[in-house]
Amino acid sequence: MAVNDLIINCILEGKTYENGAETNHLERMYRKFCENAEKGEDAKLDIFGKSETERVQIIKQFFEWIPVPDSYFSRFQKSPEMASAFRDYGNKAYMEDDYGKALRAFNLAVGFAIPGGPDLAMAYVKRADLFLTLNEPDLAQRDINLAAKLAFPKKAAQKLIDVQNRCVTVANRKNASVNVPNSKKINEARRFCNDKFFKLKSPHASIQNVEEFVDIDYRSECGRRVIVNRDIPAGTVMLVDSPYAFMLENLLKWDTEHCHYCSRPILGGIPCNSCTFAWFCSDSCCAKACTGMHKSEHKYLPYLQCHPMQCRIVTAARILFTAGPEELYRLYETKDPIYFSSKFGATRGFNQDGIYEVDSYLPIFHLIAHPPSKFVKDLADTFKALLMVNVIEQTTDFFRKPKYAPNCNIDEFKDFVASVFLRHMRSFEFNAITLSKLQQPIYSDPNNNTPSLNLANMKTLRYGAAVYPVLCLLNHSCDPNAVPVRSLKHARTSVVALKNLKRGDEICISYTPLFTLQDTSDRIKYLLDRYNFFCACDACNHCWSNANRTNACGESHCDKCHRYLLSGQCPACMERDKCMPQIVGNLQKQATQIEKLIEGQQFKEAEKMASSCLESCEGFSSCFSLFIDLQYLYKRALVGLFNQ
Ligand SMILES: C[S@@+](CC[C@H](N)C(=O)[O-])C[C@H]1O[C@@H](n2cnc3c(N)ncnc32)[C@H](O)[C@@H]1O
Repeated sequence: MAVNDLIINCILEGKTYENGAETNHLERMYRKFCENAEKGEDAKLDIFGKSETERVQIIKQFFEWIPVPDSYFSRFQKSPEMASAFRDYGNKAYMEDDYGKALRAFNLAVGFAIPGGPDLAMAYVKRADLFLTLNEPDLAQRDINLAAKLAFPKKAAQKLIDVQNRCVTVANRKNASVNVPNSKKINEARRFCNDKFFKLKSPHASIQNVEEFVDIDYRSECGRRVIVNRDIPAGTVMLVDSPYAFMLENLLKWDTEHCHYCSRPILGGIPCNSCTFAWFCSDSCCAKACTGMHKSEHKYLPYLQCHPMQCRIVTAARILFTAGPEELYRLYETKDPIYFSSKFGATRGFNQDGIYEVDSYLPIFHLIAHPPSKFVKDLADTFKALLMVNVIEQTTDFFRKPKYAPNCNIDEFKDFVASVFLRHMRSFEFNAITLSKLQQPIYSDPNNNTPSLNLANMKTLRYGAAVYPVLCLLNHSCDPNAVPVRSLKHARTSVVALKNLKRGDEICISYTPLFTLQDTSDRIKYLLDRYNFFCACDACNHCWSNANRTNACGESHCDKCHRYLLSGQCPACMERDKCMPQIVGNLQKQATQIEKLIEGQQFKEAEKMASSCLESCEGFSSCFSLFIDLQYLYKRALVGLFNQ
């Protein structure tokens, strides 16, 4: 296969370039590493249980850096040939009515075209044409404007005029069919979301991004935890957090569907001017990324594409670039006690003025990172940390004789950065929060002008992961009392109470599907393997599982003694459960109404009704099936509300 075909195949199909194509640079380095380790007579690769710095020192003796071949960097750079090849692919897919594939190919044609050149203008016009077929005149108009601003070939000017005329027709048709009262309702719902879910009402004096009724404390069994310092009703927003760093899962496979800066889903994005990997929803996101965290990624991403690098490695690199070499150097040189001394306890992440500052690096440095449990993984991670530091050195100016440290010993500083890198790779495993969205419609039928967006029933799709300064402090419970909900409009996540909380209660979310869906032993095993803790929440202590869920007849567990009740009355706590059948009947009726509201896309009304039902469930046994159903309805209402 010709090299260009191979590259196009790898980009379109998401395969790695190395599939049998040529010697893998990473493999060469691994081989060399093993040879060196064998040669060393006293080669003791005893890194298990050592600190990150010690591990880097031990491995370094056997690690030999082989400079990155130039060809790695040129493969995925902008090129008119690639842009035109993608345009041809797009045309072919368009003719075959495969609009999803056509859009991807035209996006890539835009991404690979040389900035300012005619290939870029032509790719934009092709994409505009496709958007018109998909009944998206606003996106088409944006592409037409971009093409007109660029060097669109004069001899093809008529084409641009034709597309523009079609755009006006489609836009008029679409405007005529817009349902005005409906859009008014949606705007109202958006304002409601803004005010209720994405603004703090009374911000905490020393912990940013949380309400004043939230505190951080520490317990030896579970580390730091977040608690409420007063009674809180179900439905209350307790914190609103933004990611410090995030990574798109398919970043190295040319994810053109999400903004690389704010992570929002996009249809007609604009590409980075310097590399082919990053895409943005707007000029402002592009500018912010290219002068900030993405500034140095242009160079090293092509290198990483050639190797099967995981999301957590690229995220660790992004955290380092977000913190910046100056901050890391200050840390390395002064061994700042705020970072290194408060290793345990509730003060981790707080600065010397006692403030938990969410934009600073400190909370992220202090995210929990359990010691490795498998030797081979530990070895591979340390190797990759050393490798990444060398890639960064060779491709960016991160380690270039820094202004802030004229006498810097670069080799030692590099080792320190490798150890911090290792720390973030591990902490990502225990702290990363999934980024997901409702599944987009697949463009297969252009005549179906309004794709049936039934928000109530759409599935979610995971597309990335992020680390958050405050959200990452929430511990797990299999019977959670709170749920994180994300708004793609704000790129922020709120945590909302699912139950009435009492003063001193810990805010817990679920790291795994609700306990009702899995058996206790499976949940415990998963949490131990995946997050390194033995779950001791109520649901695990009392072995709650799907098998002993109550049924619709109102059978339940007693709140006090957790005894299984067939009659709805506990022999030991008779008084307490007396009116259970009436309460159950009433709530059941309301649950049916909420379901109908959600199906009718009346999410605001559904949210109100569901939160008041959750509030009136005070004192219910947590494994009462109706309560779980109401929680589920409440979450569906929130998802619908935020996606309108
Ligand atoms: C996202 S962090 C939560 C914050 C963490 N407690 C800290 O101090 O930074 C996840 C880690 O917290 C601990 N953890 C979370 N939920 C727990 C639970 N129910 N029981 C014990 N440890 C828990 C585990 O060590 C887990 O790997």
